[in-house]
Amino acid sequence: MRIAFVGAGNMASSLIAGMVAMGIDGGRISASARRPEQRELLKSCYGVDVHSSAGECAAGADVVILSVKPQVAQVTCREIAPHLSDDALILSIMAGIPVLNLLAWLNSSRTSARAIVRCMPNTPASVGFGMTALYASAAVSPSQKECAYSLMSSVGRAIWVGDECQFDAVTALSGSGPAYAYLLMEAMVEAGKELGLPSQVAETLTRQTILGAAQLASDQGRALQELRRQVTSPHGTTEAAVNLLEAQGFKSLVGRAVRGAARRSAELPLEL
Ligand SMILES: NC(=O)C1=CN([C@@H]2O[C@H](COP(=O)(O)OP(=O)(O)OC[C@H]3O[C@@H](n4cnc5c(N)ncnc54)[C@H](OP(=O)(O)O)[C@@H]3O)[C@@H](O)[C@H]2O)C=CC1
Ligand SMILES: O=C(O)[C@@H]1CCC=N1
Repeated sequence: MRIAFVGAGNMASSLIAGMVAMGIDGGRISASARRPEQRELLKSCYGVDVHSSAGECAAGADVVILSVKPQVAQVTCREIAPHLSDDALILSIMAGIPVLNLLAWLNSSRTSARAIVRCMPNTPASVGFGMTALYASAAVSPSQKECAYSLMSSVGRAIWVGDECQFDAVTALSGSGPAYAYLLMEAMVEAGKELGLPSQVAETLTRQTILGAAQLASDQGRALQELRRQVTSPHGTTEAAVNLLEAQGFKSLVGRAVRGAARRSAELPLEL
């Protein structure tokens, strides 16, 4: 199976890194990027076949992963359409771009609809801890669904969502989510330093704490509130911090931020 990444920046590189680490041969992957230094990096790190032309990259591939910015989705789809194999499976990781648009741009002169799966991965895929949501369009066969699922499962967890409308929420939660965690970690490191800890110590304490908390939380049998309660001794230190966070509207602030991301995802196709 040949896999082509059309656009190979941050997210595509994370997927390539994860796939190669999980045993997919870099020689079966092609990738297009405009910057020569990015192409050189992908070639030297992962042994992938690199191209400056999106059309050449996609030509003859069994799976084509659309991973350019949403703003250049249309021009890129129109560019690759004449080069695609008849039975190519298209995975789009682009935020906000609905299947209907992709079908129109990719269909070229075809009479039957292309098989398109929308995917929303995230960057921890690079270390095998990605989270990808998938949505299959009507033309996707059961074996193509299996192919999309196993590819994305190779770099972490994957789940199907039954309704494409949920993709804005998915993008806001798990697509953008790693950035929220890093922002929290940055704030914790800064607070640790302000309390007098050496920078290295504050970084190590924060990174390992979030890793440990995430590892515990990965067991869905354990309610998040219960995990929090186990840390929070009555009248203790955690309670002092959590009370302050709640009084200052932490949850509602996070809620507003996530809704803002979902709104932005919904706006993206209106700007094409
Ligand atoms: N970053 C993330 O965490 C996630 C991103 N996504 C989605 O993935 C997609 C890519 O995002 P991200 O990787 O962050 O973006 P990047 O800017 O890092 O990567 C975009 C890639 O597309 C290439 N490209 C840009 N413009 C063109 C063009 N006109 N023609 C051909 N290639 C072009 C770039 O080449 P060059 O850099 O050489 O100019 C680069 O390889 C987006 O649609 C985003 O919504 C989805 C989930 C998570
Ligand atoms: O910020 C973005 O638009 C992309 C989509 C999800 C994560 N990064």
